[in-house]
Amino acid sequence: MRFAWIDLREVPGPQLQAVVDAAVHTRMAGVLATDAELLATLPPTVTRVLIPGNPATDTAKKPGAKETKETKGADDSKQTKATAGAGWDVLLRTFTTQDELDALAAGNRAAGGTPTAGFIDVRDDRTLRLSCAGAMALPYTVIHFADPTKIPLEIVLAAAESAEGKLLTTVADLEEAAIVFDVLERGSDGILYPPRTADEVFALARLLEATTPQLELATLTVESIQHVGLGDRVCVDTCSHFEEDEGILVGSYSSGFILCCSETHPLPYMPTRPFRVNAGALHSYTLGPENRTSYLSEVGSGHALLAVGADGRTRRVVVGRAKLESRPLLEIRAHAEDGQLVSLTVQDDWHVRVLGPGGKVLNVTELRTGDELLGYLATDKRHVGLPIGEFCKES
Ligand SMILES: O=C(O)C(=O)C[C@@H](O)[C@H](O)[C@H](O)COP(=O)(O)O
Repeated sequence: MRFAWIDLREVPGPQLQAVVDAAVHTRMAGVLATDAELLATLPPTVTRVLIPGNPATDTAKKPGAKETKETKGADDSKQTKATAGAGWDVLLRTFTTQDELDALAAGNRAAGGTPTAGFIDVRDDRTLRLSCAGAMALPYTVIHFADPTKIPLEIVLAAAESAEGKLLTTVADLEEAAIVFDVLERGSDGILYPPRTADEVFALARLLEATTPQLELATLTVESIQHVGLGDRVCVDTCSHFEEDEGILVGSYSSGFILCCSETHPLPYMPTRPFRVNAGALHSYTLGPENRTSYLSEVGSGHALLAVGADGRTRRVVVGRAKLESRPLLEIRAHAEDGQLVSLTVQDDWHVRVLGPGGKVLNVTELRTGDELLGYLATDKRHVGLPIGEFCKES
């Protein structure tokens, strides 16, 4: 489960309380500050992370640097243990050498007390290797990558695949947060995020919650197939490789969708296009993330859709291109157990396929009355793709 620590160090004074309240309200995993008294006011739902000054300079380690009463003594693990419970749950310390990392790890191994997390600034191969060692040894490793490339993060993620500790990456904004969570598919466990306002905390909370649902698919029974003549159909070409039992949900009515198969399975006269679903006529609805539908006519490059598996699992996929072409069309009518009618108009060709129970691949032109298809039934009516409770009859 992805999480964030809210970094209070750059929050403008007048915004501070609102940002703290937003972090608590949205149940952010952690709050990081230099002020132990402020951290002490936070509820136990939040991990309170004390940082002695700026992690990049780590005041407690710099000769002549000003020490606060909170960080005094935080330099050695023994004294850190003595301050456990003094208003923070985790102490974040910078490490720049293997010796410093070993000292942090040894302090954590000593019984009791506050865990110490490590902060490291990765700017070359040496610090990259040290960050990998930190990720394996510490309960939390916070990494700042000096360069904009995400390749070093990939390397740390791969090196720390079996680590028990959590890896956090510093990000500058929400755009970077979204990228960091997707690196090497699974992404960084967490991020250290420096909001300026409470609104930015709320926006981060929405990003953290952005998962796609498990859908309960219905078994539909084919009533009829009918050749309806020439029309325009859309091939949806995504930027993802579909699984064999995956497709997208498409239907003529907002209340019911059929699971259209991707072109992952071989066909005699055409190479596979495992990124494509030959989806249906351009008036059709397709179900996307956050319970929003789109018309196939408005699906295009950059549009997010839901890839749906025969077992109801879903994932967000992005459209790379939509291909609209005129082809003969076929209307498939099917009904749910309770009689609800579902209609789908697709290209009238043996090559075009839908999925049945268990991920069975069915050529549309060979469907017969009584055949079973996988579909999804919805109770929402739609206005501009959004669910709405209004009277709307579709036929
Ligand atoms: O309509 C056709 O023509 C088809 O062959 C069906 C499509 O699903 C097929 O994938 C597509 O047209 C192939 O076109 P291409 O441009 O990807 O070669």
